Amino acid sequence: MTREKPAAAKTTELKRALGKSPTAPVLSEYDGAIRFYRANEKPYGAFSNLYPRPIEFEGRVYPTSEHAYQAGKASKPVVREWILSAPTPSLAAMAAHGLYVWDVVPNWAQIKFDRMRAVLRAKFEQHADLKDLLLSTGDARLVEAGTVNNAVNRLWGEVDGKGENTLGVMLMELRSEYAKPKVKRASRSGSGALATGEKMKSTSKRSMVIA
Ligand SMILES: Nc1nc(O)c(N)c(N[C@@H]2O[C@H](COP(=O)(O)O)[C@@H](O)[C@H]2O)n1
Repeated sequence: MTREKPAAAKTTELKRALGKSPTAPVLSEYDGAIRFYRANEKPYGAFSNLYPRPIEFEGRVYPTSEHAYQAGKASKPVVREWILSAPTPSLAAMAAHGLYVWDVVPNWAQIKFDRMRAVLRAKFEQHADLKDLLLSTGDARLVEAGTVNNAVNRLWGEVDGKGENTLGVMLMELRSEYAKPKVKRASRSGSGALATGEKMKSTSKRSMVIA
């Protein structure tokens, strides 16, 4: 009996046959997912936190979203500056991974997810082209497809189809939010007020308008 190969294995096989790197971003013809990892891969490498775009976050400008995220890990300013002095985002991450527990802010394991969400929001709100790229992916599954099988890659992404893909999920959540039409509440006394004699059609006291 021949077994059907998992989609990730088929994609890797196809890329090898085409002479592409196994991490090359593709819109997989097998499962429709968009996989990214290396920041220099076009176009979806821009979804990596290592992609070089300055982010203003909590009153400071960082060269990448990885720097903005990792800066939150250090409990002491001097250690934070040491992390941020790394010449590349991957070295900043490596420096942060090497911290002693007493140099890490309390509850980092819990608070880091909210920080990542906030950093990603800043990245896509401050760069319209990146927001457009995110929206252009429609409802495709976004996956940070790690190359090395380790706990970090399986938490933030997937390796060979296995992992929590936390970064991919956060990006998809942000994309859904941006894709939704903005709903504003009509003010009671503002421009949404009814003209004299006009009848309110809706039974609801507060009507909604689509921006
Ligand atoms: N492109 C790329 N290269 C790596 O080596 C990576 N580890 C990642 N993933 C990102 O690394 C960050 C790890 O966060 P923690 O320090 O483990 O909390 C995170 O931003 C991943 O998205 N990407």
